[in-house]
Amino acid sequence: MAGTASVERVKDRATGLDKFVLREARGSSVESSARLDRVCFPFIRSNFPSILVIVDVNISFQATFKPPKAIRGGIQICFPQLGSHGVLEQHGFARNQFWSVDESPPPFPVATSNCHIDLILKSSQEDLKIWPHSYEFRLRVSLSPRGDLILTSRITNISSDGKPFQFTFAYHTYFSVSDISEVRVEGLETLDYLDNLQSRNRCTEQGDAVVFESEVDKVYLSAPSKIVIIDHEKKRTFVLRKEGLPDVVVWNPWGKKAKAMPDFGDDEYKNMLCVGAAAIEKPITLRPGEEWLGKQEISAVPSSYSSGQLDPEVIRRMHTI
Ligand SMILES: O=P(O)(O)OC[C@H]1O[C@@H](O)[C@H](O)[C@@H](O)[C@@H]1O
Repeated sequence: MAGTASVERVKDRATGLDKFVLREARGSSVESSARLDRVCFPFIRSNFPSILVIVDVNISFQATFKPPKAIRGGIQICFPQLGSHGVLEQHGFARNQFWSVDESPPPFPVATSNCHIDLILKSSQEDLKIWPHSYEFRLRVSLSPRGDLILTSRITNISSDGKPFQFTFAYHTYFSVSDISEVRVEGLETLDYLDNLQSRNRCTEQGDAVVFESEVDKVYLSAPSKIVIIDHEKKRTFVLRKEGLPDVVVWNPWGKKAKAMPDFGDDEYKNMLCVGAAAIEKPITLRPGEEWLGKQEISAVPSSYSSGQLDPEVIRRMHTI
């Protein structure tokens, strides 16, 4: 049963800036919003009578919305550098920029939902001083009729100097969870990872899932295209699908680091988990005129989990998403 999709431009109360509310109607509605200030952070509210799940991303109660600090939460677009390994500021400058609406994006190479907003970021004179490469970064935020949130980034090298450039990238996604100690991430087990808490040492994950009992700051390498984040307490599973992004970042600051972060509550680490598709180990190289595409799709499905077995209904939903 298809409904009517709409995209509305409204004022965001927190910043006074424009944001876009994407609505997909199917019986009742699913909403997602995308903002223009420094970081695009979309979230979905769903009130499908039969589904009752929400893809919501966590935004700290103490987040600051004033530049130049990145907003603590949401889905941060980390470009052209992830982390502090490089000459740029932590996680690059894109998450601290104001985006514009892209009125006439070039045709999309892949089919997307008709409920979407296109944003664009171009190199500014300030950026060129610290990263001397001309680029166009197009971001499409789409909402599917079933409530999946799809972010598609297209980055083009528009330099006229004939030189290629390299970048690393991540959708640094702050998922909202009910209790971090009860969360289980599947899809990363047995993979190699770089441990940022141990000078980026390369290690191998052990166990049949990733669980959390202390600070975690890892980059999983060559991860599968689908990862699931199972929130036992809320009986909700996030399904993250990715394309063009081989790696996955996983981060939770835990108590001690949370206390040291001025824009994060002391206990907020209990209700969030960053998991995001990324390209880190092998930076992307773009020659002039070339375009790169990286996509992350998140869905929420109801879940129950017992004796190591996912509910058959969840498995069925995951296969049809
Ligand atoms: O505080 P920021 O810049 O948003 O970064 C949050 C975390 O992001 C992670 O990806 C980094 O590996 C951590 O080291 C960092 O603390």
